[in-house]
Amino acid sequence: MEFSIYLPPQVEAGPRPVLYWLSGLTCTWANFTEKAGAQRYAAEHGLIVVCPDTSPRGTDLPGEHEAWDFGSGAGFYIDATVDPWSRYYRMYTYVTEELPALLADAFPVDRRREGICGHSMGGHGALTIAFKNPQRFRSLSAFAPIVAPTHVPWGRKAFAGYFGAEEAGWVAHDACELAAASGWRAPILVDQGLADPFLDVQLQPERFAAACSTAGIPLTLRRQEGYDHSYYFIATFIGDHFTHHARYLLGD
Ligand SMILES: N[C@@H](CCC(=O)N[C@@H](CSC=O)C(=O)NCC(=O)O)C(=O)O
Repeated sequence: MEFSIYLPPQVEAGPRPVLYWLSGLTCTWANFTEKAGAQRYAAEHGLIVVCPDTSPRGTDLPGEHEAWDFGSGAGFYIDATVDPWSRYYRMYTYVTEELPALLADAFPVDRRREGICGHSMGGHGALTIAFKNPQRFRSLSAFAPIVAPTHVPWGRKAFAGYFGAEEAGWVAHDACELAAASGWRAPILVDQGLADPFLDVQLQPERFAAACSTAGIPLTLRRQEGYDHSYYFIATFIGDHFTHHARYLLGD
């Protein structure tokens, strides 16, 4: 597995806050790094940006490379519990423990100031990781996130494969189900394109709006007319997300 890291000029003066970007299905670290145009905003705010891969690599499990929404490129940021996936597909532990420890050893990251952001499957990852670690992450945003994986085809396929058919345990990895008990209180920014072909079947942001409302979590859900699911959409609004994260990462 590979990741990318952007170091802003401000690291010359000492450790800087870190923003994790979690990408979506089919991606590697490269998609956001090369297409989002985020480096100028990271430099402006003095944020380190880390882009992990979306699944383990170098494995060849049965069926691992046959579909674009399961297996390689589709790790869903969870720790699988079903063999053989549970031996390698531990993306939650990778993103929350293994990678941050590696970064702390090698780069000037301020581990007291961590934010998380993502797209689609990576939006699901960002929301669920933040909700599971509300004392750790200071800022949270997403583009077109999968918010209710226990209800939509992408999530149901992945969870059945990684966790098995018993659905009771799935809810512990569903942002809408986690919201109320999470204790998350910082404002969340979500952008959703209204021309996104996955909007009605896979994304259903209205479910997240309802969950945040019930939980008392401040959510700004921006429905962007004419925008699809692509990195053109992300590149258009990524500056607003960096402003959002900087507001919470740069304070004391
Ligand atoms: N199989 C199609 C569509 C794949 C796709 O749209 N992937 C999105 C994420 S979808 C949810 O997690 C993506 O970010 N693609 C990479 C990109 O650079 O656009 C296909 O392969 O086109």
